[in-house]
Amino acid sequence: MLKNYDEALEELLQRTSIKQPIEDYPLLKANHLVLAENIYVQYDTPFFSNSAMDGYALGGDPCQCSEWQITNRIAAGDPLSNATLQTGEAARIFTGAPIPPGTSAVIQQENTKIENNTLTLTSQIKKGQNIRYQGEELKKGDILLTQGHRLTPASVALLASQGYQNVKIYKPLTIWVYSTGNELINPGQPLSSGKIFDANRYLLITWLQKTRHHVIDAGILPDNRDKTEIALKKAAKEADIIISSGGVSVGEEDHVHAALQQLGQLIFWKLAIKPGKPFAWGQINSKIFFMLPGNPVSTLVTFQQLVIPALRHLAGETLQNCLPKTILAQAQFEKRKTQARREFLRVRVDYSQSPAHVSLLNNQGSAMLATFSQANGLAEIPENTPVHKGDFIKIYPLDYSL
Ligand SMILES: Nc1nc2c(c(=O)[nH]1)N[C@H]1C(S)=C(S)[C@@H](COP(=O)(O)OP(=O)(O)OC[C@H]3O[C@@H](n4cnc5c(N)ncnc54)[C@H](O)[C@@H]3O)O[C@H]1N2
Ligand code: MOO
Repeated sequence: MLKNYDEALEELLQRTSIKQPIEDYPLLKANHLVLAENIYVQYDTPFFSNSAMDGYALGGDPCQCSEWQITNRIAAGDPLSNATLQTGEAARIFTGAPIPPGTSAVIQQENTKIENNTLTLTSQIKKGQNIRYQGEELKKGDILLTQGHRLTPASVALLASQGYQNVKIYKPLTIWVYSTGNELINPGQPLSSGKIFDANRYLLITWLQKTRHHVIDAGILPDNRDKTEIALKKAAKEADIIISSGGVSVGEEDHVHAALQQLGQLIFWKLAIKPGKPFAWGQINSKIFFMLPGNPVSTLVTFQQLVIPALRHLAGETLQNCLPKTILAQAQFEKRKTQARREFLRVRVDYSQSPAHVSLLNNQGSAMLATFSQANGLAEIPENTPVHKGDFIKIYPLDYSL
């Protein structure tokens, strides 16, 4: 019985969780890494009540006052003042500067008139206007960011704004990438009869290079059981994760499962998806081994749909964040022929339309890599379901991120 995609993904995520050691990283080097601790608000934010505008802090209720004497000047970076503004007194103030006690509102300078140091208003003002109050955004002791959050430039900036210099993160993964097959040679080598150039390793390595993980090009494994076992033993010692493509189908020259069964545990294989049916994964000691089908499109689809979510989980991200992102887009094509396996088709999504339009690309065969360079999404077509023009279909955007 073939396993369906949703069940397979759920099981994979349930059974792959973070085992990486925790390291202290300087904030400026921590982007894309995953927090290994909850981080708390250290300072009420804003730290102190301050002005949101260049203008004047007004003392006393502005409804009961019509003019103010300018008695003080406060710039950003000045210490907090102890002197209370009295009714009828104003302080010249700048954006970010601490408001003095007694301030009821700040009037922006465009809405004032000043004569002989006396200020009058040229527009209405409400109590509290243009004041950013201490603690109105964040309260000391609240959670700022949670364990399992993958840092982005915005979260790095947030940590910096709270004075954090270092953060505890999970050590990035060391990932070994193999291709398998006697037919494979590397680009640059002379092409001989029966050989083809390895594409899958180039796909996987360059994709993984977008991450902070440590990616090792482990080369090409021949279709040979002993050599496969020797290589996998070594990889399982040195890597956290092993990824291979090819050699997982049912042919006599497909040695990868057999080698894994000898060295560790094969967890599942054969999925009800097209392409990607012979996807399998397993473990050698505690090291996770993903075995992708060799057809380049099958490699790409199973990497995007299964391995990436699992890698995110293994890197420490929360389960919820690991699920692939989807959008609904409107089919601009008909597809009457249905399949018993769930299909992932290469499509072009036109986001300039609302709702987004999706067109089917030609040459969907699982050995046909060229279409992928035009595709910006994978359309999921459920089992035994035709597609009619105008139907809303589920798209997994393909942006080669991780
Ligand atoms: N009797 C059956 N045969 C096949 C089945 C099946 O169920 N019964 N499944 C087919 C499906 S579906 C797929 S997908 C492939 C996957 O097979 P393998 O993972 O064992 O992959 P290989 O046989 O090694 O290679 C398949 C195909 O892809 C080419 N290839 C492999 N690696 C690379 C690479 N690194 N770069 C470029 N191209 C690569 C390889 O030359 C083959 O043409 O099995 C079907 N067969
Ligand atoms: O399912 Mo295979 O992965 O068609 O090419």
